[in-house]
Amino acid sequence: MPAPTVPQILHYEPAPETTQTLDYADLAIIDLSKADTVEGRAQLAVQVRDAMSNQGFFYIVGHGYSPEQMKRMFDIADVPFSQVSDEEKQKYVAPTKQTGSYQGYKLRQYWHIDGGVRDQVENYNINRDVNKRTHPEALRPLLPEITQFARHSHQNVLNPVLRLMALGLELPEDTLVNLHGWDTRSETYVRFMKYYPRSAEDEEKTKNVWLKGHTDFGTVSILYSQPVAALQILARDGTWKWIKHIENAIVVNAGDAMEFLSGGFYRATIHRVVQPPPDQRQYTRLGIFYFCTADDDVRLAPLATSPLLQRVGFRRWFEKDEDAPLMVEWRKARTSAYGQTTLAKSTEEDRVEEEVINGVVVKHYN
Ligand SMILES: O=C(O)CCC(=O)C(=O)O
Ligand SMILES: [Fe+2]
Repeated sequence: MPAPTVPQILHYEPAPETTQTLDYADLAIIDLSKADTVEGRAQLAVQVRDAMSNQGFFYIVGHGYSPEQMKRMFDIADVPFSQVSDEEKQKYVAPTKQTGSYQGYKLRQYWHIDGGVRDQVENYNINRDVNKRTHPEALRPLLPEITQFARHSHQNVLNPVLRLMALGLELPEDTLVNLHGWDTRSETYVRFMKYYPRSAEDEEKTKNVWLKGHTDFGTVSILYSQPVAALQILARDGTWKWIKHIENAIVVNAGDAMEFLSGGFYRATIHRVVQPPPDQRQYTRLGIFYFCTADDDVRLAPLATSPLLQRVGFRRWFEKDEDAPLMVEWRKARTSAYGQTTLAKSTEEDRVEEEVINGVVVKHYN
């Protein structure tokens, strides 16, 4: 039998790596190829626990996708942006504000960044069940590969990370995996994201911030590393540190839902996107993500049976567990508000703006 062929598409050539020395965050590198044995998982669980309760970000290597497979995925990721006409894009815009669902395009200029400036980033979001919606024509022949990639992200990256995080809380290792089904209802999805260079005027008005400091609202965010430096995390000492590109690695961080479930133990670290260093400024920045939420019906109350949390103590955002929001409520409220609401200046912190969602104060950082 001849080898199965994949559809031919244009190659996306990413920017070369920056030659500039940046103030990088020093993050742990977790080798998932060691997660196959009980002892390996026990070791990695300690590393993940330290990383998640300190920086809140870490790298993954050894996830089982080759550099060639990742290159092909980046070529696929560019298709919804470069191979679909503006007119066709309009037909697939996500009904975000009306429904709180994020599936489809977010076109440029939808979010308000600062000082009247709107964003220059296009997203195309695809639920892991690619048949939930229809897609632009150019993407249709690529859906089998996108499904395969979503499955890989779920089974070979998300689930192993969730097992390590459960072990870190001294819970049965499938505790968090059981809240993140593949066939269940949730908005765990693949995102392709393309940032375009901005005008000097927009850069000035926003002080070079492309996406304001924020926490992600789901449980785990999986970000396939790409060469354009722009992502920064807010370190404990209050300074912004750059995330360094590692070829074929993945950057992982926790979101609000994980912070709620872990009673504040696994931190939803604030991060932002800024203008790249001068030698990368004329390039577009193409990203691939797997954004994960718990199943829609999961109540975001602390996993209080964790022996670790019982020892070290934990935070409750809601006095009674039944008052904590369901995952579906939290994600819809955060998604429809993002970049659309008028934020109030924080009364306590100068560079912070706030909004209240489901009774919880959500902060945005400048
Ligand atoms: O583009 C990036 O590197 C990060 C984007 C991000 O933080 C987000 O979309 O939530
Ligand atoms: Fe984010």
